[in-house]
Formats: sequence, C-alpha cells, structure tokens
Amino acid sequence: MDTSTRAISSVSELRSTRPQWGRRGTTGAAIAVRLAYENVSHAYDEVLAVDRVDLQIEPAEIVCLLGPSGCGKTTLLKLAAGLEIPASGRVLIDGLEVSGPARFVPPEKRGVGLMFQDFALFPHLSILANVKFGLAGLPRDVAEAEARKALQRVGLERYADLYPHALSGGEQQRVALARAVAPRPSVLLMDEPFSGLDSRLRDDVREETLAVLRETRATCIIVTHDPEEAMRMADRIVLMRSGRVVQAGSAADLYHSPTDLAVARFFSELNEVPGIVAGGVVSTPLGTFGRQGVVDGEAVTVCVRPHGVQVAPAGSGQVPGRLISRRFLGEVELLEIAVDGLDMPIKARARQTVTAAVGSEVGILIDEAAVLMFPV
Ligand SMILES: Nc1ncnc2c1ncn2[C@@H]1O[C@H](COP(=O)(O)OP(=O)(O)OP(=O)(O)O)[C@@H](O)[C@H]1O
Repeated sequence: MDTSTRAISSVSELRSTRPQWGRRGTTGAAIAVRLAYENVSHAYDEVLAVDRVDLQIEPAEIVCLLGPSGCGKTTLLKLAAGLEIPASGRVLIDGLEVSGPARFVPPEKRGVGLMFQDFALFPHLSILANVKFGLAGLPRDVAEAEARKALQRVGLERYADLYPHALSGGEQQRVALARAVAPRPSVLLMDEPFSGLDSRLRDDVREETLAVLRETRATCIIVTHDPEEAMRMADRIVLMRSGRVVQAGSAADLYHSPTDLAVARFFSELNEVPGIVAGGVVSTPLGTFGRQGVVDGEAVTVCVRPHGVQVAPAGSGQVPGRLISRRFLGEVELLEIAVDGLDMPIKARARQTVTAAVGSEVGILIDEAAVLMFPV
C-alpha cells in the first residue's frame, strides 16, 4: 500500500512522519474584490480604537497592517468581517456597502474569511471536520471534497481523522489555513497568523502561506507586529498609530522615506543625534550634513543607520571617536564608538574586518545615503 497517501490513524505513526506541503497552484481560487474603508471610526466605550481611516485594498492585493499594540489593527479587521459595527463611516466590498448607515451585511454573507493567531481549531472536531466547518452551505459530498482538497494543499490530508491536540503548532496553523481558504473567501483577514510559531518554523510556514494566498487570489489583510514579516509578505504595508493610518506604501517607500521618526524607528535600528541647521547645513557631533528644505535655526534629529557608519583609521574620517566594544555576529560585526558630545555610543555594523582594538582611537565616516532627518 502506498504509505504517502494512506490516512494516519495514530499519534505514534504521526510522530514518525514529517508532512510536506502539497503541490503549488492547487488552491481553489476566489473572485478578487476590492475592500474599502471610507472615513471609518470605531470606539469601545471611551477608547477610540479606529479614527477616520480611509483605506482601499485592491483585488488580490496583500496588505500588512503594522503598528504597536493597541493601535487598532484587530479592530480594523473586525470591522471588515462584520464582527464590529463602525461608529461612523462605511466599509465596502467591491463597491457594495457592507457596514454603514445604509446597510449592514452579516458576517456570514460577506465572503470574508478569518484566521486568528491561536488558530482557533475546535478541539472536539477532527481535522477534516474543522476544515469542513466553513463549508456547511455546500452539499455534503462537495464539502468533503473541498475540505480534502484544502488539506491536501497544506500537506495534511493524511491527518484528516486525527484531532487538533495530536498536531504540532505548525501543523495546526496549516489546518487553520486550510479551513480559512476552503470556502474560497474573496477577502481573507489574518490576525498575527504566525506569532504562535517559533522563528525557524515561522519562515517556512510564512513562505508557503504566501504561496497559498497568491493562489486563492483573495484580497488579504495580515496583521503583524513584525516589520520584517510585513516586508517579506506585503504588496503594501499600512502603518497605524493610535487608530490612524500613519503611512501606507511599499516596503521600500516606508524604509527609505518614512514620514516621521517613529516610522523610521519601526524599520531599522537608528543612531539618533541632535542637529542644528545653520547656513543651509545641519551641524551635529558626527559632522555636518547638507539637506534641502531645512530652515536656519531649526532643531532636527539626525538619524544614521548603523550600516552607514564606517570605522576608519585614527586621524581619518569625519570625526574622531574611540572604539568601546565589538561583537562578532557572523556576516557583520557590531561596533560601538564613543564620540565627544554624545551621551550614547554610536553603533556601526561593519561588513569588512575592522582591525582597531577595543579602547583605541578611530575615525568615523558617515554614508549620507544612510542618513534621515526629522524636525524635533
Ligand atoms: N472589546 C473591547 N472592549 C474595550 N476596548 C477594546 C476592545 N477591543 C479593543 N479595545 C481597545 O481598543 C484599542 C485598539 O485595540 P485593537 O485590539 O484593535 O489593537 P491592536 O493594534 O490589534 O492591538 P494588539 O496588537 O495588541 O492586538 C486598544 O486600546 C484596546 O484596548
């Protein structure tokens, strides 16, 4: 008997196998739709969770909602799913109002799928029954076939008769994904779908999940805390703060042209030094920097990414400093350099070998391409 397709019936047998994901391109596809928030606000008692959000997500686009805890990301998902009703504004799916003054379409009629961070599998239902759960509207044999197809795509068809407790976290996540895509939702909303997984497993699951999402052609919002995850997965990143959209754009837009210091901090470690504008240049303890559009007398925060700080021999470079620590991290070395006039040492990420010993004098060179400036 072919053991690669035979159902697994016991936990001990399960432990001796490691399921591969199914063949790419076999996920059932949805009809792609546009999801729009029009000036949407929502409050819980006194807390304004979402504040005048305007956002359009294009058909089959994958958007990552990024932002600190409590900024309103989950609430925005619930508003699209119909689990919360907006205090004002409208939510539209393909131009049709689903929440707003004119209409409220109940969650089950929206063609919206949800996937939560804890996977939320039903413990008393088999894996197959979990995946079939969202297919109740279909004839039984069709529902069964669709559920098995979704399980096959995530590589778990053989686990159909087991119960969730027998599966690892990564496998449960795959079942949750199968359950979410099986009804072919036009909009798929995922709340921190990878946060329960350890970091090595996460990379693998994330990449395969992304492939499945592309195949579904669903319009997706993925909520995450993790900027790197957003950069890896999103066509567009929407950064939120205090219920508002602060910036939306490609990963490159947000990284290279952040609208403010907080956005810049989200995407990379920064050396932040004070600067004063005089005579059209910005003077700092790290030297002077040219900048367009600054006003004489203005105080600015000059931010230098650590990869833009180069350590040179003593006597060269823009300013002198003293090497106070170095830490080997494999591909790069993390260096800390004390500079006169700064309370905190400057951090550098050096790709080339730096020969200076800890405690010795060095010079510092700054790559202007790694410099950002913001008014104080
Ligand atoms: N059911 C609720 N009742 C009262 N306040 C709530 C409720 N749900 C959320 N809030 C509050 O609304 C604000 C936004 O919460 P939300 O869960 O949308 O943020 P979030 O960005 O998803 O946060 P996290 O990343 O921690 O999940 C927070 O201040 C939160 O405490």
